[in-house]
Amino acid sequence: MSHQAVDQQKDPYSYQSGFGNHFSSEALAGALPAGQNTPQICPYGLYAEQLSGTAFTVARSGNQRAWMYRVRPSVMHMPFEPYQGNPYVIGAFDSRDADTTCTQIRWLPFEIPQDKIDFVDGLRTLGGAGDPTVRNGLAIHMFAATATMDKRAFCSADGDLLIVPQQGRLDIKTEFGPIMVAPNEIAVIQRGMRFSVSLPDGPIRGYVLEVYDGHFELPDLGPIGANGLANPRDFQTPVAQYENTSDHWTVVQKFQGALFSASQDHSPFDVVAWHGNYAPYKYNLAHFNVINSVSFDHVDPSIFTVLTCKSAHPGTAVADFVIFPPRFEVQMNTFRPPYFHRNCMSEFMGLIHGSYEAKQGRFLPGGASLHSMMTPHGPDSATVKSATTRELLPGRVADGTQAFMFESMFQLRLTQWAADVQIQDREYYKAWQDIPVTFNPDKI
Ligand SMILES: O=C(O)Cc1cc(O)ccc1O
Ligand SMILES: [Fe+2]
Repeated sequence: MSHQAVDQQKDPYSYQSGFGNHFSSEALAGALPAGQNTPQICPYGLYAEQLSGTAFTVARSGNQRAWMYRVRPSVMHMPFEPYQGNPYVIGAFDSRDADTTCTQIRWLPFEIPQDKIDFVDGLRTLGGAGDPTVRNGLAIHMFAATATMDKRAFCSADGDLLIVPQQGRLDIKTEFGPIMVAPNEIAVIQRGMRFSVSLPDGPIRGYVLEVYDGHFELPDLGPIGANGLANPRDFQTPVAQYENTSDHWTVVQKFQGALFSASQDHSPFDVVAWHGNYAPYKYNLAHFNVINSVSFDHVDPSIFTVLTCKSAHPGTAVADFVIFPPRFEVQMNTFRPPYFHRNCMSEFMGLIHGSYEAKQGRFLPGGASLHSMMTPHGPDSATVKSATTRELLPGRVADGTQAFMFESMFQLRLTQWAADVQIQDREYYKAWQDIPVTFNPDKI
């Protein structure tokens, strides 16, 4: 995958297409140095700065970095100080700050605050595993915000962020250019990239998966062949856009799970041109090319993997981002909903809109569920009853719906906030209590 193109478009929301490409973008023609990365003086008097997404020495096929040509190097800021504005962001999930339970958990929709709160202060860590200091594990956060980030930028030094908006668009200014992301789209903003979220539609709510090691990749397709699932050309990376200001900005950086802030007297979004393969992107889930059984039986949900962050164990992901998209279902003589299950992976689920095919009540848009490792789960009683009695005609499933799953090899611990929050549905266990016992030893 190597595509080289210089994009000088001026539309604030134009994008370069492709996954993992070596992109180039300049907001001023000629801002990218020709033939080298660090000339003695860069065009227009810009400063060259490399952002490394992998160790220098990672094999070429996996090496990720970007070169940015900026008005000021990003080091021109006051010292970082602990940031007191949001105590709900957690990074290490040892048993002191975390709550452990293996029961099935469901959260009703996370509340959107009434007061003015921006994306940084509206982040709430729900749970996770591991510790960013050893680059091992992940965190799941919710966000709910009512205010635009006012001259504030955020970035995580702990991992890559996969952002799933559920309500309201996020207008994300990044160092690489702006990304507008709506519900049913996702954005990935990798470790170290600064961004600032504005709210063009009013309040926003959504989910964030942060992986402490590796990067998201498209899953291998195996016997599916060369096409299908999320196709590379549907991923969109922004084009350079800069602001050259000398106003007061604050950069909030997540580091070792804690937040730090530094002030500076210029915009961090002063990158006039950049090139490289370490760049943020967005993807519209409606572009997912759905593949499934056209004969019988329920295919494992890995068939719906959009992106995967691989671990060192082949086939076992740090986290898969999986969706349950609208599609036809045609399988005959089959219990069609998600099957009953105990998994050696953890399953965190959220709902963007509609109603999930395995649950007929109380799993609602903006809510979530967690079925931990080896915790039994599956369709609720109402779904079981209809799936076992209905006539199996070919038909649509999940129209108007988009549920998703973060599936992880890690055992997840919840934060105190997630454990205490009033919206936990303490009656979730009742979802399965009316499943009829239909066993009859005399009738096969
Ligand atoms: O609803 C779930 O918990 C997720 C899920 C979906 C599916 O299609 C098969 C198994 C499974 O656990
Ligand atoms: Fe499952």
